Amino acid sequence: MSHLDNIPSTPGKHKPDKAFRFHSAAASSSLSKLTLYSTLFLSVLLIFLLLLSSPSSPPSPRRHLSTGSHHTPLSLSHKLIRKSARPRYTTGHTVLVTGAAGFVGTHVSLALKRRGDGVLGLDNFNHYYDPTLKRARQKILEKAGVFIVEGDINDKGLLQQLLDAVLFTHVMHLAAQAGVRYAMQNPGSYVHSNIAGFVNLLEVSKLANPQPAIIWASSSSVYGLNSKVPFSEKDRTDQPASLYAATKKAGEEIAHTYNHIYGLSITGLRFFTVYGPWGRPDMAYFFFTKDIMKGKTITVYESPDKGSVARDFTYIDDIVKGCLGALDTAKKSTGSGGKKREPAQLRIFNLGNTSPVPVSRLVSILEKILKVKAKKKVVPLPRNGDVEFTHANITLAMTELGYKPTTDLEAGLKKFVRWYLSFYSGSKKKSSW
Ligand SMILES: O=C(O)[C@H]1O[C@H](OP(=O)(O)OP(=O)(O)OC[C@H]2O[C@@H](n3ccc(=O)[nH]c3=O)[C@H](O)[C@@H]2O)[C@H](O)[C@@H](O)[C@H]1O
Repeated sequence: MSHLDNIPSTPGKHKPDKAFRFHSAAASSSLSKLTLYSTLFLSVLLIFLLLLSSPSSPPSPRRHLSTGSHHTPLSLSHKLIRKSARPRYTTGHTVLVTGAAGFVGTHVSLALKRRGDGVLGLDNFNHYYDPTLKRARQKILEKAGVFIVEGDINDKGLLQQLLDAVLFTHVMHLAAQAGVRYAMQNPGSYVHSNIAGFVNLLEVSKLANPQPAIIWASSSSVYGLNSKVPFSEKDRTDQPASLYAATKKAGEEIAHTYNHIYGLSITGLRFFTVYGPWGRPDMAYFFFTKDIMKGKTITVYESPDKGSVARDFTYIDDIVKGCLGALDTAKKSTGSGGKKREPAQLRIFNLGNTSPVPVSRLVSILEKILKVKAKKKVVPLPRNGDVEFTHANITLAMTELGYKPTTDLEAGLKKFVRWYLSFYSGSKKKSSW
């Protein structure tokens, strides 16, 4: 995978003029000649200075924009950015989607674009999981007219440049370091993306005029060791079981601060184990499929009482509807230029499926769809950040966002497996959306 930063606009190829010769020995060193030479010398000097200060001199770092797929000069990037972000209708939204090449980011970007909103993507295409999958998603987005700027949410200059170039009505912030168990291997990446990156985004957003409304991905993991089921937004979330959960919980508190001080309208969405076509290879349903097909043994966790660990698996299309519902009901931010005028909206919603399924059942559904018996090793749930179960109460999202999940795990996994087989069979053309 080549890392394709764009080329800065070519610096002006200024050749200094030949040295100006002054023949002092000339018998004809008349005053008029001296004046002529002096004038010419000064003119050349002036032109030289003008050229040095002209726009063709090397650009400042703030003018670099990477398109991710090819070298694109700045002027062209700006054109693509504006085109991508332009809504089809005057009533449409203008949305910056961070993490646009990610699983949820791609689905949400497409849904917004298809209904006529303007969408600009931002993604750093990191290598947490196979970036070729992210590039494949990017291609689908490009076909639909969604342009992805390649960059990191920690790059303040880049974010400022994007918010200067386009007046975004909303930011759908889905860029994050995901994965519960990986937090033990690489804790710094969680702090970098989920805390520092989020703060950076809010810092830039608070200064925008008008400020965009922010909708962002929190996580079911914030419920941590909470044992009151189903999990309600009112329940305690101060016992995270993983650093991932702790950074998402920190995000919720940070959101409160920026809402309180700067008037940013912020909506956090607690996603419950989202799965589906074009999903994340680091998630159990995804690598179980791969390993079952290869005849490799899968490790299935069980709780200390020998019960199965369970998840409120939520199908991607339902999550997308929840995200769009959150965006459509988000009120405007109330600040401008870093100053709050009046209290702004601050919300948090569970987006789950309300029917937890044991992991053992997930495995038997996959066995049925794949028509392959899994080789299983059942082990006690290790202390790796995983919690025993999740179960969402979605009453609030139903009432406020019109959220209503409709896909059960079996139906959703069928769609996932169909996509998986076509995507990895080499006939990538078939893996349509
Ligand atoms: O809702 C969330 O907020 C999170 O959802 C997702 O986390 P999880 O719910 O943990 O999903 P996932 O890893 O697929 O494990 C599923 C089940 O398989 C069990 N599991 C896992 C691995 C294994 O080898 N064996 C096993 O039994 C495991 O114990 C678990 O019970 C996102 O990854 C995360 O980014 C975040 O968004």
